[in-house]
Amino acid sequence: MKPVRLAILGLGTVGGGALKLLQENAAEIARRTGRDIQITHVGTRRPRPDLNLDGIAQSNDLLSIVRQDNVDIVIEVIGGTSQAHDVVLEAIRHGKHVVTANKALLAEHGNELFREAEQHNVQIAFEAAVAGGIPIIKVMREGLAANKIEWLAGIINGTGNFILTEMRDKGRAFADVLKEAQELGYAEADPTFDVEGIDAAHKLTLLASIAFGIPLQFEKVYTEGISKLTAQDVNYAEELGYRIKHLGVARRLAHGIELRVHPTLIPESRLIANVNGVKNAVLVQSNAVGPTLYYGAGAGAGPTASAVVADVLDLVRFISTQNNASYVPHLAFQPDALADTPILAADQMTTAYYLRLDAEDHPGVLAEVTSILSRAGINIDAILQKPAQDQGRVPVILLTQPVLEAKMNDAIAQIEQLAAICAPVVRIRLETLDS
Ligand SMILES: NC(=O)c1ccc[n+]([C@@H]2O[C@H](COP(=O)([O-])OP(=O)(O)OC[C@H]3O[C@@H](n4cnc5c(N)ncnc54)[C@H](O)[C@@H]3O)[C@@H](O)[C@H]2O)c1
Ligand SMILES: N[C@@H](CCO)C(=O)O
Ligand code: NA
Repeated sequence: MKPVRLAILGLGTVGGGALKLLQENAAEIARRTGRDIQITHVGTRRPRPDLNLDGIAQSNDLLSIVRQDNVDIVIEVIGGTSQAHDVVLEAIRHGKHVVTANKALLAEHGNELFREAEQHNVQIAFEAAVAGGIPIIKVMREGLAANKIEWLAGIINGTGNFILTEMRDKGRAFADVLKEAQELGYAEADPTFDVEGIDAAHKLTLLASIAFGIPLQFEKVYTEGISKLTAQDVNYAEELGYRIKHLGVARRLAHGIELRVHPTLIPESRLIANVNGVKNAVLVQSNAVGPTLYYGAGAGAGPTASAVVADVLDLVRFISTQNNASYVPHLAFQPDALADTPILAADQMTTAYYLRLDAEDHPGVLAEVTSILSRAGINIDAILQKPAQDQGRVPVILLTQPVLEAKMNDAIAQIEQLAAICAPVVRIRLETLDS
């Protein structure tokens, strides 16, 4: 049989990593697929003398590459949503299968691209787009296919988790750790995507669709990043027995679906609370198997290449059998069976909260605060009052039970009106992640 031919578009962290891995593990890969794999083209703007590109055509004309006859699979690892969109669409229209690590592209244009791929009988594989080297897409699309998935919660941005870990464990400054994450190849081209939760929201969009069988709806994800977290809140959370992690949460409720990305207090005894550095983890609650947890490197050349190359192998098998009917649909459910379940607005979501109040130190303040919460029907789980600080002001920390966000917004507005409350209330969501 003739070899399966690949074009790799973009020779950065992921593209370079995928090329090296395909070359290094070629013999082992051939034993798995029974087919030779040949890289015929790379799309690159710069020479990469550190890579072995012998016999591979190099060009920066990506559209021309994807139109070539001697290309069966296009690996898109240039990133972004503009040129990547045009190139992937062109590849599909020329009958090429696509492997991509680009969660931004799929979260924002996946509905269109998957539809187009289905019309042209080609596949778009995207394991590398979520949680790097963890095979979470395979797990959700195939391994858990017998289940009704109830919710999932994940640490799905490696850069963010690396920053939070280094700041907590070593007291390093935010900007300094971010710079290191960039040097290590973890960060997005625009690192605000990592620190403001946008990258996690892209990934959550994909996970939610393959969990619940809904169209991709990135614009409806409630998104908060880690840039406003303070060491003070991390420390108070720890005193109360919690770790703060940046989580993506997708939860199916009777009246709609919660899609949210935000810093979250998690009980320190949970495995996921102890996932550190560039590692990611995804906890999935399903109705037959119960909770399952997936852990591994969420970013970096090797782990991401592992996912890209695994997708290539899947597509090689697909090409070898040409059995379209046996392939799992892009979003795991039949395209005509996607549900139009509403995505809940932020104020219709329900979570527990950590609240930090900056209060004047005199009798009765706490009573006023607790009476506002009690009138709103919000139960308090724990209170921590710290010794007076500057100008006699005391930090008061409250942990609440789960409450509708609209109610919490109302209660916080009333608390902020109190004369003895000196600054806006800090709020961080809390998840016990009970199954
Ligand atoms: N780095 C990671 O750990 C990681 C993990 C998972 C997914 N991803 C995703 O993978 C994709 C690539 O990320 P990366 O970290 O490898 O980025 P990168 O910046 O290291 O690599 C992108 C490469 O593409 C090249 N490129 C861009 N436009 C081009 C063009 N028109 N022609 C030729 N070359 C072009 C750039 O010059 C660069 O070398 C992104 O979508 C990213 O979100 C990255
Ligand atoms: N910038 C991303 C890359 C992996 O998707 C992260 O740090 O998780
Ligand atoms: Na993955």
